[in-house]
Amino acid sequence: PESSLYQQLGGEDGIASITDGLLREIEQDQRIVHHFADTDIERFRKLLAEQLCELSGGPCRYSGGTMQQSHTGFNISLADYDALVDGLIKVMQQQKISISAQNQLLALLAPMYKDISYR
Ligand code: HEM
Repeated sequence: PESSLYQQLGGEDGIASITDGLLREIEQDQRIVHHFADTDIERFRKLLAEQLCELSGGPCRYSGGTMQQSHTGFNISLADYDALVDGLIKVMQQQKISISAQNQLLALLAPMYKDISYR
């Protein structure tokens, strides 16, 4: 049988690596790093990993705030979103995630844009 998206992303370890890689990308991205100036990065890392795990069908439950609540006050634009997705794709490429799995994850994230943007 076809393996779940969670498995295709490398399970718990794979998702931890994707999350850490994305945090490194954000850190180096002058387009968006300013949004995270006051963020508790350890908390963000934990919650993002939980969310990616649950979203991809893994055995986790996301314990953070709603996407609307969590992004209020940041006035996030489509360009900001695209910048973050650029970083995510780069990291998934580096970790040899299949294109099909990359696209499945991006398709699950895309509908969240309306909740995070311009809050
Ligand atoms: C689909 C894309 C995104 C997902 C799945 C996502 C997910 C998350 C999660 C799980 C949290 C933690 C929530 C909590 O603290 O309870 C968070 C916080 C945050 N996100 Fe996003 N996010 C996305 C896009 C973005 C974008 C594009 C930006 C800006 C470039 C952004 C900026 C932030 C910031 C600054 C915080 C921390 C807020 C704080 O310090 O309290 N996010 N996000």
